[in-house]
Amino acid sequence: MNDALIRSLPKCELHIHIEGSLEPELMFALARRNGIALPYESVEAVRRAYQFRNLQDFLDIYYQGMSVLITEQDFYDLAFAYLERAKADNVRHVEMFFDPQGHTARGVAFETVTDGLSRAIADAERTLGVSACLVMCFLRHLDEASAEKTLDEALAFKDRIVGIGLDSSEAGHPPSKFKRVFGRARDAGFFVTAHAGEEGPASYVWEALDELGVERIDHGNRAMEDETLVGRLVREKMALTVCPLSNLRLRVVDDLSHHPLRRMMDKGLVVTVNSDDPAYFGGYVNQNYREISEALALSREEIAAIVRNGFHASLMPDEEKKKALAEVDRVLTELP
Ligand code: HPA
Ligand SMILES: [Zn+2]
Repeated sequence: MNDALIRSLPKCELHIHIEGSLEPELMFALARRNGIALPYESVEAVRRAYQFRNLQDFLDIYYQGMSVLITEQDFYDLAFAYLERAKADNVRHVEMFFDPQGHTARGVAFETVTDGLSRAIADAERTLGVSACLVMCFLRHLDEASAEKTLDEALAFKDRIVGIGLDSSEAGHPPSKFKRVFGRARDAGFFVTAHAGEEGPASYVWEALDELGVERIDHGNRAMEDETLVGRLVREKMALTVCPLSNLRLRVVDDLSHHPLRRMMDKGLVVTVNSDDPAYFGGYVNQNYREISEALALSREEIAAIVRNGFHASLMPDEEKKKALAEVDRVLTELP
């Protein structure tokens, strides 16, 4: 019902793992280009395998999928294809996660990854008019020493990487495990964020705030189990990057009609809508907006409020934010 509005509004994407935008068609093309054998016989067989009971089920397939990414051009092709899709969804600004340890562990140089991604970002900025920046994530199932080593490598690319995040298997890997390396990242001037409260408990959200000093929370669904925490997040205007289709496919929610987004908004939380791993979860940004809006019967004003939250929570320059927010208002008044 609100399809035209969702399509017409300029948007931000603040929670996208670029490796999670690897569509099966590109996976096959890169496997062929690099002489890599895939354990699937066709694109359809790959898609059929995308049935997940939980986050770990997904991660096992996600790490296997990224094994086709070898050369600088592979990373370029991956990121540029995503940015073209973002453009088609009227996304103006992207904060793009990437997982260097998923590549360096396979013998791909850190520089190969960042060169390919940043070249695609520069080209997309020029040819598509989409701005994007890189947020490097530490894999939390690995130890802090590995994260420290990855941060050391990133320091040489400080001009291309704006932020640091934390992702992968949440349960059993609390944010506090990475307290020291996040302290160093903050001291070096990186923006910091962390996945918390996707599968892990509300206490992980507290830890992300108090021990990592994060400026955003990725997911944050389970913060809703702790009233005091919700109060703090509201008071601090801490943005949550919510990913509805990811939550559905990873069974964080059993049905989108039970998704906490509306309740989060009613509590005054600053929520944004994002795609997480769109090639695996069945939808890019607009699809996430469409499905959650329909499931929760979100009003035009609620949809616009989420879109505005995205711009406010982003690292865009203030002038650009102002222009985008003015455009949101214009679309709202012009669309019947
Ligand atoms: O949804 C996710 N959660 C945690 N780690 C991830 N890495 C890619 N996607 C995800
Ligand atoms: Zn994520």
